[in-house]
Formats: sequence, C-alpha cells, structure tokens
Amino acid sequence: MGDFYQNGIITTLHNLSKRPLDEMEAELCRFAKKRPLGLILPCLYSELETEAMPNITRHLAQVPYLDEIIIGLDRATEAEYRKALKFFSQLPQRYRVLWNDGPRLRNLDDELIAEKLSPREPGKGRNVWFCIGYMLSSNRVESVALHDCDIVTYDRELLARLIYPVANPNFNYEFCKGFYARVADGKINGRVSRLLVTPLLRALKKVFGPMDYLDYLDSYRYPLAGEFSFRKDVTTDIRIPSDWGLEIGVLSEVKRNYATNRLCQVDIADVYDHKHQKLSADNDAGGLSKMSIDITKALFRKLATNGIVFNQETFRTIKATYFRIALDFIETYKNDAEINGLSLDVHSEELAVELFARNIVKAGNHFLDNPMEAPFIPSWNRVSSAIPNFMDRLYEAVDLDMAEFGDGNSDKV
Ligand SMILES: O=C(O)[C@H](O)COP(=O)(O)O
Repeated sequence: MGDFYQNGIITTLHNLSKRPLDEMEAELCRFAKKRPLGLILPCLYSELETEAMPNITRHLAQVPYLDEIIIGLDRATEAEYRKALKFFSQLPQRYRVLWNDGPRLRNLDDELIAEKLSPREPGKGRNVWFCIGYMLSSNRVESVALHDCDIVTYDRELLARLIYPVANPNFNYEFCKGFYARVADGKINGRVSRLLVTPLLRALKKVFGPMDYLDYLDSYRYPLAGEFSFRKDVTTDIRIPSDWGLEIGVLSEVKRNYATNRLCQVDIADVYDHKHQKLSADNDAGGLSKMSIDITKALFRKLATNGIVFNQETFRTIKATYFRIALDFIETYKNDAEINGLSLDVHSEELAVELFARNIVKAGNHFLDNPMEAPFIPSWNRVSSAIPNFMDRLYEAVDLDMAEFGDGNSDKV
C-alpha cells in the first residue's frame, strides 16, 4: 500500500484500501447505465500468440460492465485475421476487430492518403487512431479505457481502477492516466521512463526555468504508461503523434484542451510487467533508442510551440544537464532497489543513460534540420470535415470484414 501524497498539479488517486473487486465492479455496472463504458485494445497479431493476450482475454471475458470492446489488429494476414476473430469469440461482450491491413481498411486509408490526412507511420498511434474513429462512429460508449496487449501480469482489477475515474458520474475528469511500479523478477524496469523522461524534464526545468508545461508532465508518476482512460469527447479534436511520442503527445493535447482539474492519474496495479525491448536495435531504428529519440523530439516540438528557441548550443547544454541529473538518479534507484532487496545493474543503467544523452543531441539536430516536421495524425473532426461520410464507411467496413471472415458470433450485446 502506498502513501496518499498529492504531488504536482493533477489529482492522484491512490490505492489505499485494497477494495474488493466485486464491490468496485458492481459500482461500475451502475455507472455504466448512465455512462456506457468501452475498451480499446491496440494489438499486434503476434501478441495473440504470446502468454499475455490469452490471459488478458480470459480476464476480459469476466468483466460485467463493458458495452463495447474495440480491438485494433495490426500486422495480420487474412488467415491471421480469421484466427483472431475466432480467438476473440470467447468475449461475451459486443466486440469489433479492426483488420487494419485488410483491403477494406486499406482502401479507406488510400482516400486519406489522397487528402493528405493519412497517419504516416505504421504503429500503435495509427492503430489507436482508427479504433477511436470506429468508437466515435459506433457511438455506443461514453467513457473508454485503453491499455497495452503485452501486459503479462494482467488482472481485470487493472481495468476497473483505470476506467473508474471517467466512469463515476460524480467525478468531473475528462482524462486519466494509469501508474504503477514496474518491478518484476526482482528488478526495477521502466528504463525510458526512469532514465530518460524524468531526468530530462528536470534538466529542461533547470535550463529554461520554471514552466507550467514541464511541471505538468513531471506530475505524472508514469508518463509513458500505455494505460489511460477518457471521456469520448476528448478524442474528437486531439492530434496524436504516430510514433513513440504517442503517450507524451496525448498528455500534451489534453493539457492544451482542458483545465488541470479535469485530468488525473490513478494507481492501477501493485505489479506490472510487459514485453521488454532491446536497448538499441537496427542502428537506432528500433528498441528503446528509437523510443527515446521520438519522445525527445516530441518534447522539443512542444516546447518550441511554447516559445522556446533552440540552437546547437542549447541542445549541448540540455545534454550535459540531463547527464548529470540522470547519473544522480541511478544512485537513487540503486538505493531504492537495495532497501527493497531488489537488484539494479548500475553498468547497464549507465549505458542506457549514455545512449539517451547522445540521442538528445540527435533528436535536437533532427529538430533543427526539420523544424516543420510533425508526425501528427489529423483530428477526427478534420477528417469528417474533409470527407463527410468517412466515419460511416469505416463503421460499415469493419462490420463487413467481420461478417465475411468471422463466424457471425460477434454481435452479442
Ligand atoms: O516505460 C518504459 O520506460 C519503456 O517502455 C521501457 O520499459 P522496460 O524497461 O520495462 O522494458
């Protein structure tokens, strides 16, 4: 059990009482009568073949308060889409599986390409965006949760706690982010969050002085968590990045659109573990290295829109300041690990910090060379204004795909 401290400028909802799940779910069932509840799952086909997703789906099958589950399926062939439909048919709720690589959704994407509105990069951002489009056109739910599909420690209590703040009609929150301690197998994980994001935010505050936006981001206890929930209207006019800047981008957008008393974070799990990526892969084109570059670029772009002027010198100063702060953090994490009987490999932590420091300069140079580049996906408001019946056709295309390739089992309500 944690403390009840309120840090920063958004509300933190703690786990103070180990409340029984059935009691919480009964309450959510009552809330769902006023605010129908949904779930979005951005999923890779390959994740269905891991241990995580079968466990997640078994848990979801027991959730009594969801009106709609929208699964965005990436990187699936026709045979794999068919298998996926069979896999999800164990869900008793109404569910839809978006075959993002299938001909119907690809044809729709061609129309977006022609209007220069298509999400540019493949990946989670694009997947989430199509799921949101489907959710808006289906118009069945009022509040929605979204979580990753690689959580190996999944328990349906995570979902109940994640959706509660936007489900309770007495609460005024528009957006809620999950947080947890990423500790597993005797180790402290969450390398990008701990070793890049937090020290970089502190370094930026030191270099540029106090800034509301930086204090805001620094208030999130796990800014990179893939778990968040929101009221439906949040999604019509946010522009989300299509790359790894997705999580930071969503936090920036909700800050731009809402007062901070409409935003919160909630403790969703005692333990959390997921698939770990390599530190670096394919010459920075993959792994945590690519993630760190995308996130840093997203931060620099946002600061530029807040009036900050960058040049080569500023990036060198940020790198040096970051490096010193990050090394101090390693000592903090090491001691935190030790008092808890956990292990922390100082050498690999320092290797990660050295890589991230280099990537700060890379991200900075990229920003200077391409000041107008922004991998943002257009808002759904904009798509509807450019192609008025697009959303209806997206809705129809998903139904047609499911009817053609499934066993007609999906319409349980
Ligand atoms: O949240 C993070 O920091 C990244 O997703 C990396 O996480 P990991 O260190 O737990 O793999």
